[in-house]
Amino acid sequence: MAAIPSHGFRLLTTTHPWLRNVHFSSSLASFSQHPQKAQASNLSLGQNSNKKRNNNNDGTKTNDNKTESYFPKRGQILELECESLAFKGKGVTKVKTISPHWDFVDAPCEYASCCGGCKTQNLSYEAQLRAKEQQVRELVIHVGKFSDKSPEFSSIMKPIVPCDMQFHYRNKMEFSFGSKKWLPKESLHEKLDGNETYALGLHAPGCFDKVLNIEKCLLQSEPANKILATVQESWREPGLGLSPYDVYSHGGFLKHLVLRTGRNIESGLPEMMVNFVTSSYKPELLKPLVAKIAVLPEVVSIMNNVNTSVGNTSMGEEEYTLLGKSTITETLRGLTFQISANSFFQTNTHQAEVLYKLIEDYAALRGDGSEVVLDLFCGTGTIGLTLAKKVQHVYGYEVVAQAVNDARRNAKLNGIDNATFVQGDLNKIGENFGKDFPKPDIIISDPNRPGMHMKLIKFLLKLRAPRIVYVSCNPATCARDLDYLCHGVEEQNIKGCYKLKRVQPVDMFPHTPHIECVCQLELS
Ligand SMILES: C[S@@+](CC[C@H](N)C(=O)[O-])C[C@H]1O[C@@H](n2cnc3c(N)ncnc32)[C@H](O)[C@@H]1O
Repeated sequence: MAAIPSHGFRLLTTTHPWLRNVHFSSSLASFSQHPQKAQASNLSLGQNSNKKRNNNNDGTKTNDNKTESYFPKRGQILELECESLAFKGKGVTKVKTISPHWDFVDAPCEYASCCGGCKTQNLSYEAQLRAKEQQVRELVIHVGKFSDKSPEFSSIMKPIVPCDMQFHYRNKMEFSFGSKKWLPKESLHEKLDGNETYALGLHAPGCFDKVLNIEKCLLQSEPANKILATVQESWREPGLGLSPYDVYSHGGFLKHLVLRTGRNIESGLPEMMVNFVTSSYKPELLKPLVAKIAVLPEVVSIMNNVNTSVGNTSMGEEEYTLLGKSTITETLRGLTFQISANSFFQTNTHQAEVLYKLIEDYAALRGDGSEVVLDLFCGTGTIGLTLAKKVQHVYGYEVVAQAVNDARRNAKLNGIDNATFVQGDLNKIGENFGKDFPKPDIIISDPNRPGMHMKLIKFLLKLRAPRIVYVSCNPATCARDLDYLCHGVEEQNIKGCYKLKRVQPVDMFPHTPHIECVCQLELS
């Protein structure tokens, strides 16, 4: 639920977490005491909805005081007046917020109510942090199967680390071009012709085929917003002959606009990479746009990824440099990194400093150059390289070839010669995996959202490295993997051999539901 206009009308959903008082406009709706009755009829009980709220069907009583909270419960049956029918025959009823939830704040972004990007901009930042911390705790208990009754539980669960930069923190944004502009309900009657239906922005939630047109995004840097505005000003000009890719006909040229913000190492000022993802290679079509963007002083790289598949990915099968360099630079923990268009790099550089410091603390290196680190899912090698100066050797594994090349180049760039990066799919490891590196003292594992494959879990349980630092962007799969590593895999008769020492949530992505966690495990 993105933005709730504090005094407006909106569709009723029974899972709304932060409506404090809902008032059903008098002729519209009320709550039934009798579930069967409510099921049998969709019609209104009539007036005085507040009074009817006295008898909730879960047996609880509420009074007539208009400031009384009301939270519909999952599975609760409500009797409401159906005002009209929406798509797929869903009934529409309206509720009005009398007083907003105490955690409600006005969302600063004009698109917050309909954009799929920031889902919680109208929840105070403190409340966002509380919710994230609570979510991690619940998952560790229920999915990870760690008892909150155990004496050490409270020392394992650490309070979330807030992000002190809550806007303009993203160094990478991926916008989509679309042939069907998403329109708010009140504008659906508007007749749009020709390229007026074109949009460049973010997908509206649940709409793979509709794009919400966006002129400015508060999560990305100011130079990135300047580039977005420049592209928006011109890409629809009929004379340019540019068309957005259509997800139904698979016609059209422009698929995505990916903007990455780095930093010039000498000046410390932002430097930008602009990446046009297109369905075919026609550089002459992009020329006018390239010329307009090139005059912006921060732009140091304009790339073209060509993706001929029908999928929605921004990674091209071919990549061309249209202007300047093919990488941008960024600094992290005192090292310099070169990042190419398709390489993973932490999207919040500012908070990545905090995250990496925590990872180093949890790795608890002796610092005498004797230890071996295995950096799984290493991306451009950032974590391993920031640890390299304290250890004997770092071995990094990563599936994206370009990221592995970046990692090797980054090692050289920083004068690090005790790091080896190998391209490989960690979901497909065979019997020979582990033969090319000595037994590690510390394993860093930083998988993407699906977490670790069972093959890798089994490998780690057999390898029995003294310490694992598990970095995760998905607390659900993280909790599952912690359970496997500590308690074993019952169905496969495999025993766990780790003890969970610490779970530290870190807010890398304010205003979004995403949560990062750093967990420390030690061989038990
Ligand atoms: C969350 S990122 C972490 C990157 C890096 N540790 C960092 O902090 O910048 C996950 C990385 O895992 C890589 N990856 C995803 N699936 C993989 C697989 N099956 N095998 C190896 N690497 C994979 C992705 O390409 C990505 O670089």
